[in-house]
Amino acid sequence: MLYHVFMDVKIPRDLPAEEAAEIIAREKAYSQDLQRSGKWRHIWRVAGQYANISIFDVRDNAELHEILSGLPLFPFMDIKVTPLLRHPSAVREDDS
Ligand SMILES: O=C(O)CC1=CCC(=O)O1
Repeated sequence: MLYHVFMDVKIPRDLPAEEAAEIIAREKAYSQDLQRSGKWRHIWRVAGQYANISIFDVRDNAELHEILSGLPLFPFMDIKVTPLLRHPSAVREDDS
């Protein structure tokens, strides 16, 4: 199943810079592993915001929840999930 996921990052201002940098480095490694596996298909920065829009291709809601709740930045993000399905007018075969 495909999911559109909006992640809005809100790191507290009083989090020590070294701790924040360590969490961000772990987040990058975690996300790049999932991108290489094909489960995290796309990640885009939202211009002008500390936020991203991502597309996940996972088995079901439970797998998506497991992935998102394992994000090192999970405690510091607001996340909105939109499940996607193939549009009946889509012409591209890879739009599913
Ligand atoms: O910077 C972000 O948008 C948060 C994030 C998610 C995966 C990643 O590497 O950074």
